Amino acid sequence: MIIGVADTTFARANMGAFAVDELKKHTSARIIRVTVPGVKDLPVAAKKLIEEEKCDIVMALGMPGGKDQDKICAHEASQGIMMAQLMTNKHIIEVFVHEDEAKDDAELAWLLEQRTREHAVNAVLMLTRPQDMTKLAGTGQRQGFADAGPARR
Ligand SMILES: Cc1nc2c(=O)[nH]c(=O)nc-2n(C[C@H](O)[C@H](O)[C@H](O)CO)c1C
Repeated sequence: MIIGVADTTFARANMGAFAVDELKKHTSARIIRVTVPGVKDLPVAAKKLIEEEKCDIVMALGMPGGKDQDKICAHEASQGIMMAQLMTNKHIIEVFVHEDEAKDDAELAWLLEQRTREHAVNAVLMLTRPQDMTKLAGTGQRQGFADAGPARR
């Protein structure tokens, strides 16, 4: 089993390092990491990890900035990532932390790490224990900020 990790230099924290560190806690799978400039470079990076490096699943890690043009970039990158998933028939877990989700730098740093680590666990579960993901169905999981929890009547 091989897990791909693609991250960016645009992000304001080392998301790839968090992902690799967390993945290693949960799996002995081989990990291949690549870094690209920004989110729009992630789709082809992920596709190459799948097609050329034979990764079974990929984490695509990025931080869209807070400006309008950043949000457009993020939307385009997202569409590319979805297309790459459909072209390869493999999951690419998109881990985007929008810079303006956080109220300040400290919260941004925390969120970039926390969401990455929680999605790393998701990637391992999806690949190795999909039945454990099913146990979490409908539980209002969130990555980073607190879980929403199930809706109550
Ligand atoms: C405007 C812009 N915004 C972002 C962003 O918010 N987050 C990010 O990771 N990258 C951004 N980029 C860079 C592009 O994703 C890409 O790296 C360049 O267009 C080179 O292909 C650009 C150009």
